[in-house]
Amino acid sequence: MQTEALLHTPKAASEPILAVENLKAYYTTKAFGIDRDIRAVDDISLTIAKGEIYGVAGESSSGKTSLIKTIVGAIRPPLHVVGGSVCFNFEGQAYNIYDLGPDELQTIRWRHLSYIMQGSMNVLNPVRRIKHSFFDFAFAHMGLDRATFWDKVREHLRRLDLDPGVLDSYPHQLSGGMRQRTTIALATVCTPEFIVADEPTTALDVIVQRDVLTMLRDIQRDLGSSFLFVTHDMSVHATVSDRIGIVYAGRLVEEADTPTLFRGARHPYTQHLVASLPKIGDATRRASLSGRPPSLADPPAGCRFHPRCPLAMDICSKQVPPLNPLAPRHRVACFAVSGATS
Ligand SMILES: Nc1ncnc2c1ncn2[C@@H]1O[C@H](COP(=O)(O)OP(=O)(O)OP(=O)(O)O)[C@@H](O)[C@H]1O
Repeated sequence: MQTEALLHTPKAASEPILAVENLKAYYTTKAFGIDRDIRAVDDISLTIAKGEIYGVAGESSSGKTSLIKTIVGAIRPPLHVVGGSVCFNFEGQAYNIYDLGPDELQTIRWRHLSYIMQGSMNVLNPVRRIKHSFFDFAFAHMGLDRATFWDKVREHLRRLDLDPGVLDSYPHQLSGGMRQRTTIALATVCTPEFIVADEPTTALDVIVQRDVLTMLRDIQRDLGSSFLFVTHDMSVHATVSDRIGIVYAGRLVEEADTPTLFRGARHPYTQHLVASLPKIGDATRRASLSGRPPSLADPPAGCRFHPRCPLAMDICSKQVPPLNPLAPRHRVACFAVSGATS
């Protein structure tokens, strides 16, 4: 996918629908009788505005999935929240995710918040027609009589350019792309205000990927939903995300509107991610970063990127750089950019 042509104009900031503050979540595991913490989410703060598509990018094992599981409250041992808060604002009412009981969380998940998890197309029951999955998952939450429920389901499918005939199919009769689009239709049939999608296009080829991305943008436009969208693929972010947060080793290192991030990234890690994207007509070899991402069980002190950083200074191995605002809607955690005294 060619990124430059697809960059869109950022939306004006408005009241946040999600505020995450100083969130920390670790996996605590035992090895040889000793507890060890894998610091997958380490002091992350961000906000998402109503109607905004916020992308989270970062390489494999940087903590993207752990971050969104923690945000939607899908937390199972050994993952646990160590500190911080996650607050949604739905229809003028604040919901602090960690103050909600299981029933309240379940109600919020269907009425306001939808989570399209990695590999979610497998939620469709392989031995039942698709309509049964819609009925089992959505009927109880929509408060409609059966005839109105099926009218709404068919209307939603048509809105998303899916033939309602898909309801009579079994999952194995659909292509991977159709299964994924059907799953997204299922996840959004209750018209949630906030949708979390984890790598929804990763297993798909480029053409099908484009259909799914178009569908996600259509949902955002038609329903006005906000999105938290996770993928390691920067070209997908260029197509979909209004704003992007870059995660490195469990921490947010840079955040900016999509055009700013692609044209004016300031953190050396983001600059590397952007520079490594292929460009049509440019056959020069991309320089790779030296070293490997750190173990989150024993990350380096200070800035976690410093052992690989071309700009590393003495302070970088001693202090954690704060995520400082450089400009409105642009924050960077780097002493080389913001100055060592920040
Ligand atoms: N159940 C688990 N138990 C222990 N450690 C885990 C568990 N799940 C994930 N981790 C660790 O947490 C860290 C962050 O993983 P996470 O899956 O959140 O990263 P990611 O950026 O989403 O990766 P990917 O893009 O490969 O999905 C990694 O070090 C991973 O090994």
